[in-house]
Amino acid sequence: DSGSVTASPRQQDTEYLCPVQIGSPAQTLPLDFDTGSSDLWVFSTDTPRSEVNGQTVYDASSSSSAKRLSGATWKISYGDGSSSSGIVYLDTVTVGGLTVSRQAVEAAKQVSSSFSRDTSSSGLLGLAFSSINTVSPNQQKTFFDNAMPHLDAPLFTADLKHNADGRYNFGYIDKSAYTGSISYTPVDNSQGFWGFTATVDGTDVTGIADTGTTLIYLPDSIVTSYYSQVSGARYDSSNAGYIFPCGSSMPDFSFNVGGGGGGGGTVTVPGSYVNFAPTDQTGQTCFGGLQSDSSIGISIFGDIALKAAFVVFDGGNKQLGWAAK
Ligand SMILES: Cc1c(C=O)c(-c2nnc3c4c(C[n+]5cc6c(C)n(C)c(C)c6c(Cl)n5)n(C)c(C)c4cnn23)c(C)n1C
Repeated sequence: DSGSVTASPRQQDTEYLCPVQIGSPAQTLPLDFDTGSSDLWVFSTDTPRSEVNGQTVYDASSSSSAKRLSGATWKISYGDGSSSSGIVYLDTVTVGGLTVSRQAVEAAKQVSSSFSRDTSSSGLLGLAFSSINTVSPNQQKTFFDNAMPHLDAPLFTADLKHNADGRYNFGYIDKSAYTGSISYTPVDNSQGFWGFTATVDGTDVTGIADTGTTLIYLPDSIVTSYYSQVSGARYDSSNAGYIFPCGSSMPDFSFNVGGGGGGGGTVTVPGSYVNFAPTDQTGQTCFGGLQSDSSIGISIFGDIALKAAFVVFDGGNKQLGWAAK
């Protein structure tokens, strides 16, 4: 089996949403595919009306294939402080033509305000490792874990784009989607994430490949030295990050993966991607797409980095592949 689904950017690439079919007859919900978490949760008819703000909701009662997973609950919180929780159904889930029957679909009974405000997203589809799924008392598998045994190859690829539709493919590598060769590097999934080590300016950086995080968060030393090249750039405590004049031309940001003998491959994030967004309506000052990881405790290669590459999430061989495009 295989699957292929479009990933559409929202709000200046802050997130990417994919249409997912749930239940019988199919209910299509736009979900944020997140390689940094492992719960598939949705706005539902169980979500209080006061917390639903235009989102499409899942109605288990109108799906003939839905079965309540009795006694199961879930509760999750994310790096930006957002959170959600609820109950669990098993139902049929289809992504880009790839179907998993009896997928745990986590229906929200509570969502925090940033989810209510995000009117275009009906929830998240976790693609990290099932070891960090939050369903209790019996942990549930991710869509990818359930699909893997049926896939032509035990992998999925992420091809996110700047201000344009990209694609997630499951079970195969589309050779027309990248240029040059794919450089592979081992994955450390001990924390449940797609952890890997890259080299930035000769310094090894261990972080995670996280499609659910908008920006790049790296060690202070690397971030400080990057912004030292931008006149007028400074750390601004009120914005809790590096800002600079919006007219600045930003240097490209490169990192190497799969260093080893063959020299590995270099991913180059265009400077224009690092000029993330204005901090206010005047458009004078802009917020950087590269920020420090010092308040996080882990380095994160988020969408700003991922959309500069074609990335292979290889669950069979526990490796990450990176290619230019
Ligand atoms: C340690 C960490 C993160 C780890 O992940 C993180 C982060 N970075 N983007 C996101 C997230 C997103 C992506 N996301 C970010 C957005 C921002 C910055 N803005 C202004 C909007 C409107 C956003 C939307 Cl709609 N979507 N989503 C949907 C969720 C649930 C996120 C959770 N955390 N998160 C932050 C800000 N930090 C400090």
